[in-house]
Amino acid sequence: MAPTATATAPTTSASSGKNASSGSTQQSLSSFSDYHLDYSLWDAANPTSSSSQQFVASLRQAMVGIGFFYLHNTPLSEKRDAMFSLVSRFFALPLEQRMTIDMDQSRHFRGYCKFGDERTQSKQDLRDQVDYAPEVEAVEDEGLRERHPFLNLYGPNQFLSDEVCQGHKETVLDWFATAEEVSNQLTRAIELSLGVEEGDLSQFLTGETRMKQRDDHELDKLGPLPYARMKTIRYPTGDVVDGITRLDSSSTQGVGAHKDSGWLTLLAPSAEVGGLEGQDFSGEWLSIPHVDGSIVVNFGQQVEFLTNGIVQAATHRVVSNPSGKQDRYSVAFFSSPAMNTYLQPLDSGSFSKELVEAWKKAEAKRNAGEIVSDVPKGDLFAKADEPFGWHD
Ligand SMILES: O=C(O)CCC(=O)C(=O)O
Ligand SMILES: [Fe+2]
Repeated sequence: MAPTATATAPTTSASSGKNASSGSTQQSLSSFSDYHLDYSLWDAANPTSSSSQQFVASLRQAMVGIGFFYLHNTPLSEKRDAMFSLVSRFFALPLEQRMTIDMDQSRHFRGYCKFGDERTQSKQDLRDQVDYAPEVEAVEDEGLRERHPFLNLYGPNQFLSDEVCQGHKETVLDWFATAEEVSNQLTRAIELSLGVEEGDLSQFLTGETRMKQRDDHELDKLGPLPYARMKTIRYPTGDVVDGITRLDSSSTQGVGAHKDSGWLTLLAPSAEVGGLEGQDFSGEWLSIPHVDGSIVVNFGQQVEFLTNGIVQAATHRVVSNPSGKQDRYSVAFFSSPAMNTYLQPLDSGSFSKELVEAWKKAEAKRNAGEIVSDVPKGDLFAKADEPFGWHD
């Protein structure tokens, strides 16, 4: 019988987080064993095997933590060298060549976004990047796109030719598909950790079951519209980047404090240059360096929403060092609810006894259950009466 859980979302207060530069030595997430998970334990063909259950138990522990964990032994690790070779070759190209796939020419929001064009919390982010999403055909029906503007997100990516940047399309699409599969497997493992039925959570990711709730038959005809995004990112050094002068030469904001808006983020951070930081529940910023053989995973805001705050979306940022010796690169894959799905939080009453106990223990360790975060709570939660794609 399902235990009765009374777990509800803890309160969150926004405050200016404490910083390592204020004196104390910065702690590293890599030093906490609870935040290291071994994906090779997960047997996709047999989620109830003892090895899979071991994985599920370690995931449950991470799920009541600060929203980040290291995931060791995924198939992404063996693709890492090819991916980082591609990323450094891409950003070494002259700006004019990178601009041939400028995002401004894609109504699907794919392609290159040059240095300084992006902002977080109204401040310039010191990075440039390429955005990708599923390689699909565009929706041509203009009326349908007007009724459901999120359909503009569907379409092809922009890639450089092999002559200009060898393996661009192949390497990115291979990483994308592999990351998507890991995200799907993790979602199944999260269902087991929560103790809910198979599909209770993944239905929002696949869009299989929740789309036929409104009366636009043309939209229904498109079927489920799963979605994900991926970015290859550079945090460059130097006062002038591609001829663009930094607005604020003293700024170190690679990307400002934020919570990812979607489902799970699978991140491959630079091995050479640090800068990724996650905020713990007391507001302290921890460094999250790359650990060989792993990727970094964090929970996005829709997982927090669907689990009633049992799982917290990770507050994080990248601190840049413009006067450093080397540019920093990272590769981020963001899984997302399907665009035409309607999100509806799970019933906390159906969560497993183990999960509720783990959550209560974790909560008791916090300062009176209160979570300090530099980002307001739920600033990107989807609305219940709109399909996910509508939310901005
Ligand atoms: O570059 C990184 O390490 C993190 C990037 C990130 O948090 C984001 O793009 O949402
Ligand atoms: Fe992020």
